[in-house]
Amino acid sequence: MRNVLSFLKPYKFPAVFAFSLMLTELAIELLLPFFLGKMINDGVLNQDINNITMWGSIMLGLAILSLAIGITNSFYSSHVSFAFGYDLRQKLFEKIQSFSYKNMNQYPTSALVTRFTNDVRQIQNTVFMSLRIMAKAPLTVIGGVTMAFIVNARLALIFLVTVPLLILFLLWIMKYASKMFMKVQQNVDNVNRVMQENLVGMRLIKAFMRRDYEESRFDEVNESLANTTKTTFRMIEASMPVLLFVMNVSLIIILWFGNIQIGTGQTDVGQVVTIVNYALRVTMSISMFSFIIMTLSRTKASAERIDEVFRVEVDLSDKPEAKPNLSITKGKVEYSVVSFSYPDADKLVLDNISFTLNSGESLAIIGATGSGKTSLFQLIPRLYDPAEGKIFIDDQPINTYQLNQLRNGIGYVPQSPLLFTGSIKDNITWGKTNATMEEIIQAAKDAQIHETIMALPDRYDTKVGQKGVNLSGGQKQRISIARAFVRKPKILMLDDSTSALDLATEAKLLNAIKIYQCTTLIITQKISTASTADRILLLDAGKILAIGTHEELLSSSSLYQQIVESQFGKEFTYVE
Ligand SMILES: Nc1ncnc2c1ncn2[C@@H]1O[C@H](COP(=O)(O)OP(=O)(O)OP(=O)(O)O)[C@@H](O)[C@H]1O
Repeated sequence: MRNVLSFLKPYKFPAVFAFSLMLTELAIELLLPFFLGKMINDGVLNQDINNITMWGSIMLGLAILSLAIGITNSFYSSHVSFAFGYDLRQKLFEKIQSFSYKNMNQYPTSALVTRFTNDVRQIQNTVFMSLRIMAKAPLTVIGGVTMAFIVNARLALIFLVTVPLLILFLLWIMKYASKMFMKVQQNVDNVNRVMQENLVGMRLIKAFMRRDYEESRFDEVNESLANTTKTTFRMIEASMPVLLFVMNVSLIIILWFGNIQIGTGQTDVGQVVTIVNYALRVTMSISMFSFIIMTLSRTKASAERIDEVFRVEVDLSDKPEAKPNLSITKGKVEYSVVSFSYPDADKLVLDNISFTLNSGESLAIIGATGSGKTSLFQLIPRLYDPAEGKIFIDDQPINTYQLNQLRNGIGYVPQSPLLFTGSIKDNITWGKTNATMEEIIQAAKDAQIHETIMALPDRYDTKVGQKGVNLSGGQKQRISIARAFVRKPKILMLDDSTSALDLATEAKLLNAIKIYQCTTLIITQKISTASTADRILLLDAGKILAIGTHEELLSSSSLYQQIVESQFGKEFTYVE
């Protein structure tokens, strides 16, 4: 919690100011019952209208002052809490942006979304309330009891019994509430997760007619959330009647003893009214404790969840040997006995991979599904680091590049193209923010998508729905390729990115790549695509089975021959 609250540091002056305003407001509120007692004794009981007017005016003036102070306090408290919330969200976003693939795998997206929204809002609200009412309640208890002792110590003795009793009772509740709120937040994560999966997979759910199944899945997590929330709130709300009971009993005791003391002349009506007033304020403030406890328990749980994200060690960052300003100039790629397994998995996904790809050369990677093609790709932009062996770019170990310099030189088109909400132009310039319109159009032309874009109502300004819902799979693939082209990369990597294209369009696109004179790596399942590359790498269960030109592989690799036969029939193998 301390780590998260350290975000308040830049706002300590307005926070201290708001806090002092709250203290002034509190002091006024504690003086009012005292003056009320005076007014009753000196004015009401003596029927002295001047005295009543004097005390009445003083009390009204103080009430107006208290109002003005309260409004100013709200102003500063909201400034502090919203600025704090803004900073916290910003830093959380930056932290998550720095996450590696491994770090991302640790947290489901929904858990991160809940932290961004619910958890940050919870802490932000607590900061606001702390400066307004939350700190005021315990201070009212302390101040009220002190004032009661000043006015009449014997009558005030009742507070020595009730206040500790109530506080102990509430602390006991808080111990359980904190654990329960952790569970509530986890359940919120689960609801968000199922909801998110449903929204993303809506088409699939409809196509497979899995609505009933999904509804029951949602029902399960929703019910669990409702049940844990209900149990938690019930437990906290159950404290309210206990508080009211103690309040009523203490009022009866004060009035009973007060009456006796008035009879013996030890006190007067004004003092009894003042003590009753303090008793009401003190118990009302203690009754706020259950709300405060509830809020603090939730906030503690939220702060821990956020702190957990801040404490994640980002395992992929610039290495100490990284040289500033070293950038990819030629695009030569070399794998030297590289082995790789995913974090927390024993199985080697890549085993002793070695090959060199000269600048401007193209390499097609083919292999069965799960053979490690994407894994091999992911090591080049350092989305993961190899377990053994080294990768060189332009003859320099990959670790000597700073991550941003390394990735700047690479145009990576992932297996499932991802478009962002915005225009088509925005999505292409995402690859190079300062791209001119000519560069965008050229990239789109080379990616064979320009004509399709021009046929859309708003052309390059056409809005792309979330994740590109209003575009076909092939259109999304080509926009993603244009995004990679626009940055004129030294190394272009296409992960099965032409799978949705017809043969003619694909052939044009592959031809256009040559204009960029970049080193190209293409993962593909199609021999027609692979055979256009300078060389083909045949991957099988993480090992290189063969590497060479199409002709070399045809004559040397029986597996390659089988793949060719499966796609073109037996004739093709012997046509050459
Ligand atoms: N994040 C991950 N964590 C653990 N194992 C993974 C992860 N991603 C992939 N794998 C495993 O690594 C192996 C290789 O996966 P990879 O995605 O590289 O294969 P691929 O050849 O690209 O497959 P496809 O053609 O289906 O895309 C598979 O056995 C897969 O289960």
